[in-house]
Amino acid sequence: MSDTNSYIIVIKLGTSSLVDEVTREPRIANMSLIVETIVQLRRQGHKIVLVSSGAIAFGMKRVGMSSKPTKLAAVQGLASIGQGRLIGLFDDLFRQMNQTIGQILLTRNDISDFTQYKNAKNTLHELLDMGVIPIVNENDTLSVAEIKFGDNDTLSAITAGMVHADYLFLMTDVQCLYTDNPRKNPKAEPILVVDKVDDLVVKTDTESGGSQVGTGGMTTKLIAAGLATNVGVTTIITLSSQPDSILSIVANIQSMDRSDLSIEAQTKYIASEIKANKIPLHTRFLGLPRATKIISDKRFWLLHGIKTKGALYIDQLCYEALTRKDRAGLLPVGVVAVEGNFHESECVSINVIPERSSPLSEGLEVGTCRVNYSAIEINLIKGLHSSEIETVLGFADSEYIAHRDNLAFQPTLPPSTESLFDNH
Ligand SMILES: Nc1ncnc2c1ncn2[C@@H]1O[C@H](COP(=O)(O)OP(=O)(O)O)[C@@H](O)[C@H]1O
Ligand SMILES: N[C@@H](CCC(=O)OP(=O)(O)O)C(=O)O
Repeated sequence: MSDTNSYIIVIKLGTSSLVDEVTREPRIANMSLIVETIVQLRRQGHKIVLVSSGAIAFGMKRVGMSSKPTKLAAVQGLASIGQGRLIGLFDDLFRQMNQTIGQILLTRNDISDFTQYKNAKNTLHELLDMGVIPIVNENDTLSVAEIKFGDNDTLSAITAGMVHADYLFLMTDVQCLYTDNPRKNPKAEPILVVDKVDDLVVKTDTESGGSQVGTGGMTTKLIAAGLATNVGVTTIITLSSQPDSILSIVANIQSMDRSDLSIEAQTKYIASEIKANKIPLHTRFLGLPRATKIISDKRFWLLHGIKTKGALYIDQLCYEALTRKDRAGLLPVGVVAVEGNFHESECVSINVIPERSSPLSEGLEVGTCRVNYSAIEINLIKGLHSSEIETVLGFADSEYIAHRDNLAFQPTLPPSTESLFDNH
């Protein structure tokens, strides 16, 4: 988290903001405007991380390909051609304004270990402290399904969590989130303020994705907004062709005192500011209040840095023991069921069912843990006391399935004293 008047801002640019959807030519005027805005924000004392898509589209243009190939190696090759050209163009533009940039290409593999995650975080902070603009993209040339973030909306939200950003701007080719895809439904209504992403009822048109050149459409932006707001990062969807809107939106958010305003009152106020042309149309996803939003790096990494390889089911009583103040580690006796085929040291989701006899379909996913035993081993020892582990497995590396330091729960869950199932 940053000082009072200096913010850490992550700006995500989608492919549709960087290349023309029809000609696939770089949108140089748009990129120049974004560069100018970023330099202006830097000069105001803010720290900016740019998460930029575009490598594959730039590669396609270079080799004269009109549609994205289906063969993975071909996509990887195109990303290798395009990433150099993309970063080269950014460097040319930023250099005009005497601004240094740094390139960071990531796969999930690069942060699969907590020490590596902290290294990535330290590098980002070091670059920011040096006054550099880090430009992040997925390392598409090397990434395959198992180690992919998959889309840059998610990557930008993870980056925002990693650097403890204040704001995440998802800059795209529509002005905001609508009740339906505005390309298909002209009656779609803008949504100005979102308090809880999980409660949203909108159509995001997953089947046809979004623009011709983007990945994931609005669906991945909502996933990213949920992830970022859960760790306190206020997230904004707005039009990339008006990048200077970042300045007015940040100023507007700061001028509002949220504490005593209802969502309705905030929406009314924002609508009036938009109508008066003080700020452009955008969607604002509110971050959790300051008191609840700060989670440790380890917890964020467990929850969002690594892919889960399976699932453990526990009952409500075990969940209470794991989440109370002097919380315990997860013992074999608490585990009701195991799903997936994972190894020791891998991460799995934690799901709570009301009672041990409840069907697994009633399970609510509440967090992630890093396990000390494989799926096969946990299946053998689930429901047993730790003293029985050695007899059953022939060894007992730990009395816990997961040590408490390797357990992480979503920050939005009710306190452990309240039932998770009251509202379900
Ligand atoms: N409910 C919705 N509100 C706004 N846009 C939507 C919605 N559902 C789908 N979309 C589509 O999402 C697109 C933006 O996503 P995408 O093309 O992946 O952009 P980017 O390349 O910026 O990531 C829009 O052009 C729009 O057609
Ligand atoms: N990493 C890929 C972009 C992936 C992606 O999420 O694209 P987009 O939906 O345009 O932000 C690339 O550089 O081409």
